Amino acid sequence: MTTAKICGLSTDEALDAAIAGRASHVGFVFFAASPRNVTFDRAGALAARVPDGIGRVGVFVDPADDLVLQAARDGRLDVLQLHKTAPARVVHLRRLTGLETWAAVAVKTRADLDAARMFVGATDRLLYDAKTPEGAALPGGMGLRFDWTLLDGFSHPLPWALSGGLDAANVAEAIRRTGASLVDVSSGVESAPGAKDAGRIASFLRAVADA
Ligand SMILES: O=C(O)c1ccccc1N[C@@H]1O[C@H](COP(=O)(O)O)[C@@H](O)[C@H]1O
Repeated sequence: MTTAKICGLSTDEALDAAIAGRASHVGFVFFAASPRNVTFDRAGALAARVPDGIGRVGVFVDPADDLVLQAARDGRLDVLQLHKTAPARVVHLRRLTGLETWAAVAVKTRADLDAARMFVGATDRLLYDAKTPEGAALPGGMGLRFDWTLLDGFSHPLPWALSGGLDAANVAEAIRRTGASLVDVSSGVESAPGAKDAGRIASFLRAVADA
């Protein structure tokens, strides 16, 4: 069975849709340049609505220790999702917080997958995400997908999840094609950047459950 993370939540309505649709994880973004960025207070209010059994994931881009510590405390995080973060920093943040870590691997070509091996011993899970263009404001959350056939025959060195450009229309094919046991979506369940749509969240989670 494949489980799903709904990322970039900032409203009670969207969070409740993710919970009602049985998401395994919900994600809160702590990155100022993102339209999904949440304050510590907002993260705390959202975290208080999340029932036991659903993982709270904080999304960061090569973050400072202070940011991670306060987000982890106020957002009651279970997992740190780390983009553009070197393996040694991932190890450090895992030790600092005692939390599970997911290291993002930005993929455009098969050679990009080599980076996955650098995280062995450093992280608990890899998150394969589409590489965003050079100079883009965000390293993720842009609705871009990578060529899933790049994962064909790849020997995954760690547990992993798939993200990048997923939506209700393509997620069943993504799961069938890659064998992902965990999928992650942000833009694909929005009506505009940062504006989550409860109906799209419900459709996405139904598509994952039916896959
Ligand atoms: O969503 C963001 O704004 C974001 C900001 C900084 C780093 C990662 C971000 N999102 C992550 O990107 C992937 C894919 O998103 P999408 O479905 O293609 O929009 C996902 O893991 C988000 O957690």
